Amino acid sequence: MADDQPPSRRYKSPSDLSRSPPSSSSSPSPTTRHARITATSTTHSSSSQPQRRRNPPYLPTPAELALLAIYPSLLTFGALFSLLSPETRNAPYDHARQAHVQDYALAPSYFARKDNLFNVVFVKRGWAWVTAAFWVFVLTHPTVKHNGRRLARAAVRWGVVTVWWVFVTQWFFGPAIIDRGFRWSGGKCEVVEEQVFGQGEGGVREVVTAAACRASGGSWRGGHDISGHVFLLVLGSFFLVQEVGWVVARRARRLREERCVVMPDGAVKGAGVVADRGERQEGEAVLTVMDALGLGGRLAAAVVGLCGWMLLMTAIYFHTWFEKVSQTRCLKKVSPVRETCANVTTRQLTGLLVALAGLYVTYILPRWIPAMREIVGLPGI
Ligand SMILES: CCCCC/C=C\C/C=C\C/C=C\C/C=C\CCCC(=O)SCCNC(=O)CCNC(=O)[C@H](O)C(C)(C)COP(=O)(O)O
Ligand SMILES: Nc1ncnc2c1ncn2[C@@H]1O[C@H](COP(=O)(O)O)[C@@H](OP(=O)(O)O)[C@H]1O
Repeated sequence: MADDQPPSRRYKSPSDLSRSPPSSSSSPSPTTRHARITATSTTHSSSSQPQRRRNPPYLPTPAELALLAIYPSLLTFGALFSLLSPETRNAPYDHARQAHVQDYALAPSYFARKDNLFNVVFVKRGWAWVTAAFWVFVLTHPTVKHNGRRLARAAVRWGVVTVWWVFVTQWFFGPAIIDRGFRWSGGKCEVVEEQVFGQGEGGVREVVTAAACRASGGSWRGGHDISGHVFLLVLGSFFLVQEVGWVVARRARRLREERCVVMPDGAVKGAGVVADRGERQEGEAVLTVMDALGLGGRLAAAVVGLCGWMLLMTAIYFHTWFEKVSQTRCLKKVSPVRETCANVTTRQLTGLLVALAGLYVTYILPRWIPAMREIVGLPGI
């Protein structure tokens, strides 16, 4: 992996290279030869070197972008599938439950049911699964477990994404951001509203969370409801991809691109330069990807795979762009369905964007803010 090479083979900045003494022999030293192969700067040390651009530190690398593109692709594919599949299109839809009719005989698929085992055991406990996979990985992987600094920084990153998950889905100095967003955008708990906002009788609290609304037998209607499923599945899976991916890619020497970081003096360098000498792994045998994953990495890969599958199921069967009964009315903009239609088109998108915001803060900001990098570090470094 180019961004964290052992010292003798690591990436060299243009200034490093230009400072290198000329080789005394006609054939270049291994170091020089390697530097020529891996240098990825906009400027360079020698006119014979290929000129490759650095990845901007404030943007994901091309490999990260390719992985991130899988999420909108899954959501789009799911929406199109739900529109084109005759079974799904013709299955009756229950607006109150924001799902297909849950009857075994009528639901278009086992995965269209909210009580499917994967939803109940995996997604509804999603953060516990992501957390477990992460800790098994960092506490068993030789690259991380023996390195206190790496372990501590990985724990801090887990803390940052966990706080974001808590804020968005559980609690944000009161109701979670999803619930607050719903109310800010004009949503309310219908049916119970008469009881809870009542006729000035007092004694009944205003319903401010979706869970409380459900518990009161009401239905959460009107505002914009960010998809908690999309949020959790994207945040959790990309968190694991970051934490496991960079470590494994480095151990298996698989990636040929670098994360770039902004140094305190403003210089932009390959991320390998911020690894302490003692942390670089000289002389390590290169492993296959399976060996480099280890038990923890395989568990994490399974969790990521399940997240992808459940994201697809959410896109196909739940609050899709074309919620069944209202489909034609959506297109014709028949009131009062029009409002619902606007909501269903954006719920998944906002779930995705809110997850990406947390991931950007955890993984990209530290690349260009050195003080933050000191605290949260970079996975695999
Ligand atoms: C050893 C060193 C540690 C250093 C740590 C550093 C900092 C930590 C700082 C803060 C941590 C903050 C809080 C910790 C809280 C929890 C810890 C996490 C443990 C768990 O994961 S237990 C929770 C299990 N529950 C879930 O996973 C629920 C997941 N479900 C949901 O979020 C929702 O149901 C939904 C979003 C999927 C869908 O919502 P609905 O549609 O059902 O409304
Ligand atoms: N892949 C999936 N499998 C089963 N149920 C799903 C699902 N995706 C979303 N749902 C259900 O759709 C509703 C809205 O989800 P969200 O807002 O999190 O995106 C939730 O219903 P309940 O709240 O009745 O459990 C949730 O359980």
